Amino acid sequence: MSVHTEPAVRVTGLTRTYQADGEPVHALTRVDATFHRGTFTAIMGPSGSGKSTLLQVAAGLDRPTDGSVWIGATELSRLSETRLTELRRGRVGFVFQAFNLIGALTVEENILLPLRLSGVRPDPAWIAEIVERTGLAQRLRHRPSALSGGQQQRVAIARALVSRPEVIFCDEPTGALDTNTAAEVLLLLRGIVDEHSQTVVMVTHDPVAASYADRVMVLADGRIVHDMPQPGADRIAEHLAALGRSRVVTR
Ligand SMILES: Nc1ncnc2c1ncn2[C@@H]1O[C@H](COP(=O)(O)OP(=O)(O)OP(=O)(O)O)[C@@H](O)[C@H]1O
Repeated sequence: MSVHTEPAVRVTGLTRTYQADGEPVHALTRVDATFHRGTFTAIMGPSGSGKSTLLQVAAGLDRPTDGSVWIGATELSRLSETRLTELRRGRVGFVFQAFNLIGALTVEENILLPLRLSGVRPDPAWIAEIVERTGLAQRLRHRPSALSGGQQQRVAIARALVSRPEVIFCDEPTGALDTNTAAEVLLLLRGIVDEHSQTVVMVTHDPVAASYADRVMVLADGRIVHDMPQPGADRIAEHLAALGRSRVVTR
């Protein structure tokens, strides 16, 4: 398989079982999924369906009970903790609902942090492009606390982009934002997919947010139950409502 055509992320037979009070909790059961380069996927599903677990395991933040995760050509289970940490710093980006910026650092220092931790010299042209794209040029010397929620999330996206990762995982990136600010952040994610061929995998509860993606994957009880190309917000909402009804009936 050529380097250029292999998926950004692939998971096969992915199973994650937690133990809670001595009882197994099956958060993911034999999930197979492929995320191609330059695509934007939304992961949806009811609370507790395994969305965050899928993101955490696919990103190498947590190890699966069974199954495999590839980032590009690298299979994560073969990596030592040190190599896994290196992979998370350089080849994977993260954006969280709560921004997770470092308050004591300036915007610029936050953006450059992954490179500093990896000992990689910043490429000034790429940094300028990220700053321009995220609209943060006038904010670089400010602390995150001086920024609005939308601006803070744009800093988090800039930080995720800085190492040119193979994939950016976003967990509810618009969950703490108002509708207009959320739309700006989603357009930014859409733009980095379309113009920089970034790969984005985003967990969201919001059908409107999911409608910015190329594909919507719906989880229920740790399994993929729908995988839809560009379904549109109405159709996504219908599927989620039908899933809610069937879960009520079967319980
Ligand atoms: N550390 C843990 N220990 C035990 N059980 C866990 C742990 N983390 C998650 N779970 C369980 O695994 C299942 C999937 O959780 P997960 O957080 O992945 O769901 P989710 O779809 O992201 O939910 P939400 O939309 O509420 O964030 C749930 O039943 C949850 O209670």
